[in-house]
Amino acid sequence: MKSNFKYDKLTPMLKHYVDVKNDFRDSILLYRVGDFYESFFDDAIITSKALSLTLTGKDCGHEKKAPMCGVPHHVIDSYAFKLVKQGYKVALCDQVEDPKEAKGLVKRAITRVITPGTITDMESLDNRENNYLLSLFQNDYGLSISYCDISTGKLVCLEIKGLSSSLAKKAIDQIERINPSEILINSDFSDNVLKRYFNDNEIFLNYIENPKDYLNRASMIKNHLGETNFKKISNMRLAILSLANLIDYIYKYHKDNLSHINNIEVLEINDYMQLEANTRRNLELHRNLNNNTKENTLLSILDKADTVMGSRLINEYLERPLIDRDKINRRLDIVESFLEDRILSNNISNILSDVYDLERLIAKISYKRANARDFISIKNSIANMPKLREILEASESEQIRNIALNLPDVSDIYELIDKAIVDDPPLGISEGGIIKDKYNTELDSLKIASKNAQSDLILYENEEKEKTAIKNYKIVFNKNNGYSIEITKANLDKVPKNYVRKQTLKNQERYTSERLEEIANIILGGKDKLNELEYKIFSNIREKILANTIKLQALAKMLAMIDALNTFAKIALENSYIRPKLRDDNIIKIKDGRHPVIENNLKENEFIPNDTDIGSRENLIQIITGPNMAGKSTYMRQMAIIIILAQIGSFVPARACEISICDQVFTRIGASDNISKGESTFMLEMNEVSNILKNSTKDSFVILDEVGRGTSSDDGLSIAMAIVEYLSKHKKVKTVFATHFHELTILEDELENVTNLKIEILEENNNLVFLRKIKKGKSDRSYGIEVAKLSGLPNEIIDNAKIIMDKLSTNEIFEINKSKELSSSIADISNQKILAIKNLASAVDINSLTPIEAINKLNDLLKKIGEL
Ligand SMILES: Nc1ncnc2c1ncn2[C@@H]1O[C@H](COP(=O)(O)OP(=O)(O)OP(=O)(O)O)[C@@H](O)[C@H]1O
Repeated sequence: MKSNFKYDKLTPMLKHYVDVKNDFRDSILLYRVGDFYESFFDDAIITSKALSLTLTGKDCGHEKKAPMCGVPHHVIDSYAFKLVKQGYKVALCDQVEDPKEAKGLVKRAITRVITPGTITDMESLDNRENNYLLSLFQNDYGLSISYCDISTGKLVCLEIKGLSSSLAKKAIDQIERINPSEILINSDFSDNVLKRYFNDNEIFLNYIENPKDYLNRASMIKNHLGETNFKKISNMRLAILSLANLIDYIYKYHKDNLSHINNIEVLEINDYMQLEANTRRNLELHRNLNNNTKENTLLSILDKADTVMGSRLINEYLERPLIDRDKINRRLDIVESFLEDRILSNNISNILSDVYDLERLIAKISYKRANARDFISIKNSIANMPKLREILEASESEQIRNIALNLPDVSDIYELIDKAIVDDPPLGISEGGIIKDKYNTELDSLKIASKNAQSDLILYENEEKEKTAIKNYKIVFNKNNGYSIEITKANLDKVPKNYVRKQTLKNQERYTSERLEEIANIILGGKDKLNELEYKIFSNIREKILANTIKLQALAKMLAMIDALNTFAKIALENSYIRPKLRDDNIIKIKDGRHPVIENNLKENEFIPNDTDIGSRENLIQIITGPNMAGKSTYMRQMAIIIILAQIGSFVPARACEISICDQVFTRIGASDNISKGESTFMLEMNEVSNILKNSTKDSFVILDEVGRGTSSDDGLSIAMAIVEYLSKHKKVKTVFATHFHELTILEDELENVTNLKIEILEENNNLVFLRKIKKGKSDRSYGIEVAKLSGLPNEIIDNAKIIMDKLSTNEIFEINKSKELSSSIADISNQKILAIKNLASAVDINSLTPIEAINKLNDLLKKIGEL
């Protein structure tokens, strides 16, 4: 399209547009013109389609107009977000000098490039989740990840060590935890596993040219984040490289002030429970397996925080369960104190529900996109801090009182905003109406002068009305023409000579006079001055608030912590959770444990609780048998979830619970195909099991659900047995193994640490009743056919299946019919059915039947014959 327009013939502005676009070819360029961001040429066509906006044209020096599409500047963030959601990068080219002072074309430059990871618009982002931009650096020496949520300022760095063969997998686990919206990766990375992962998952990727100059990279980090921050990572060479790419990308594309990004958190991944990506998915911690949303996940149970900051922290807790006993107990102590003091907990809840998203508000102030309403939100959020401090100080718990001691004092910020900003300011920041009276004397005198001029105007209007004797004489204001005297055509003969005509309208004429000009100049000039001064004062207040960034961020962090732990207390109360005790002998004992999500979907008392006792020498590996649908998977998942809940510092759904801290939880559940990755269901299953066997330790907890079912029964059973033997003899890791291979239960007698468990059912009048109770012992069979019957499979299939099963159990089907096709076996079965009908018919005693009974019997027989 652009090639149809010769560059030399373009107007200067469009030449500049094309020049800028050449530097940002991969982005949609939106170019500030007056109150609009405009796109031209091909970008205009894309923008108009993507945003359903009208495509117009602009004179461009050619006969034909250049395609043009515009977006009002005040809604640019939401439109840019829509484009980014559709996979585009958006470059904003702003006016970087005051148009009034510009000589020739107003100077413009790219101020922001918006991508999924750099969105900062509060309205567009999900406020209960972080929005991370992640940078991954990989070379022959290892791998590091740095990630940042620009909208809150959170910045984290980590290095992944270990065997090079396992690095990529560990990186993927971290990526899945962090759940970034965009990834930066050095363009010369060579890991095939990562390459495949990026290909298979729709990730917004940016390849970053690998800069060779290491020292330069390090000093760039120092420049942006300071010496103290740099010291935290000075001996982490790989982390420096991923962080440098991240910082470079952020600052290159965000010309704003980013003073809210001021702290590097160095994360040691081994300080947290290891939870692999597939385990997180299987346990449905953040997303469900059904439609990948938050619905029916553990997070949905926990995410009841009063503030969005609390929500994000709960998310983070769930991403990284703790393994440090003291840290876990510290969280649990606070939860317990809140739970014991209901008045305190309710008061905290009430206060916090009036707190806005301080983290994102501070960020917004830092990149200068906050308005006066945001200041009021900050003021209202901190208005209740003295009350919060007071109630925390009054607590009986020393830990809670310590929280009060550590709450930063932000009363000066409250006072500043309260003194300076009106309670209900406008959205805009350049049209005045923001600053309170008595805050600034210069502003006050300007306001008085402007008010006086307004009175002069009214006075002048009244005097002139009287003098001219024009009844409907009036002075009007209009944005383009300023103040004018409006006189209807019928009164034109009464217009004084000193009036100068300004404009002719259909029924009236507009005039001005020397005196009116004088007054108007004071009003309008005063208004401009007023607005300018208000803006200056507003900017000054913004700087003062910014100077308190660290204090406000510390407050936000503490409020998030109080909120998260108070939420745990509220959930514990509502759902009858109890405090888990921590022990260190590898044993886990749970009395009446429940699955928090499934229980939540059932009516009260419908969920059947079950006990757990695992980890002792004779009770390390548990083989669970029981019918389909009995509740085996639920039971195993509930154990893992209770462990995770305990280690994030939450109370747990049980009547009593003692946990030995687990370093890792592994799950091998379900048979999700992975054909696109070149792996069959069985291959995937074996890969996962082999990973568990390699990486689990005696402190881990392992769930294996029906391992071995992906191949023939003989192969599957043999593999399952060998796995249990290996776990029992070599790994000695707490394992629960649910299976339909009942032969596995013989291992209880052969291996000292294996125990059998079963889930009981009742068979009543040919129907199954699920009791959902776990007991010691083994189940005799799987009742698959009975469960299939419950699913509504046609009776014919169910009956046939029963007959086939009888034959299978005696091996008849193979022995009698070795030479026959399966279809003739089925024919055999039909013959048996005919025999059954014959038997039924011959059992009828005609003499004892009433006519009605005879008809019914005949009906039954005909029905059975019809089923043949
Ligand atoms: N303890 C329980 N109390 C009440 N309902 C339960 C309980 N456990 C399981 N259920 C219900 O039974 C359903 C089936 O449970 P689950 O998937 O755990 O069975 P399963 O034994 O693993 O079956 P399969 O062998 O077919 O995989 C669950 O979705 C849940 O609705």
